[in-house]
Amino acid sequence: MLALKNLKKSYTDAGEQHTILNNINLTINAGDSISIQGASGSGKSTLLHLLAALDKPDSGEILLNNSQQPNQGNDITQFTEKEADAYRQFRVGLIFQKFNLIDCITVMENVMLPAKITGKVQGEYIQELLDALDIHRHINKLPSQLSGGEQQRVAIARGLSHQPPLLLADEPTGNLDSKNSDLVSHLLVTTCKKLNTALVMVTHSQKVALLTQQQWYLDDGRLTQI
Ligand SMILES: Nc1ncnc2c1ncn2[C@@H]1O[C@H](COP(=O)(O)OP(=O)(O)OP(=O)(O)O)[C@@H](O)[C@H]1O
Repeated sequence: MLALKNLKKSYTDAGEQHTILNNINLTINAGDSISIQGASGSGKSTLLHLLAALDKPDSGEILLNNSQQPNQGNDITQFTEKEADAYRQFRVGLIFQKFNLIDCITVMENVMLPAKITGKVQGEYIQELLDALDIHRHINKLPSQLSGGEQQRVAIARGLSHQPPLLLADEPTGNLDSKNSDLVSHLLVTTCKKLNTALVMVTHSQKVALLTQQQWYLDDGRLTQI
């Protein structure tokens, strides 16, 4: 589905160049679940931003497999802003550590946002998602009326409401206590598996990482499978 080839990214700070990602190669197939660990500042969020076409690498390619033309890949690093917007809206779900829910609209309205934008409103599927994540009781509340664990489950439902083939999660359990972290990470992995959605999850937790099929570690710009 996505093939990362020789990705490089560096930042210049006080006139000095720092290489954050150095020749990253990774293949993400439909339904894969992948965790990425690494020390603070090792480049995990930078890598997710490249996968979401929110940022561009210095060099390298991220080839997006097109089911109509399986041997041809669109390089998302070359997308125009309009193409990147469409890619994010239709192909990607995003989950952030701090939930990023919109507080002036209800839980249901938050969940439905990506589905409405893409026109993929499938009632039965949404009900299944709300059931799987055990949030149907809260749909008419505002996000601020929920606990942290409940808010993160709403963020997962929002990330999946438009049935994206790829879900990118940046430390989705980073703000949760250990009981909620276990619950939410388990739900995240099992829900993606059920939907055949590929999951790429950045985490600091070895326990959470072990729930995914593939564990990768980012260190000194290099990505290694562990
Ligand atoms: N826009 C930017 N300009 C300059 N440096 C940046 C920029 N974005 C990130 N960096 C630097 O790149 C490095 C990697 O940042 P990144 O946020 O990807 O790390 P991370 O592994 O996700 O860290 P954490 O686990 O603390 O969230 C850091 O040293 C950071 O300061």
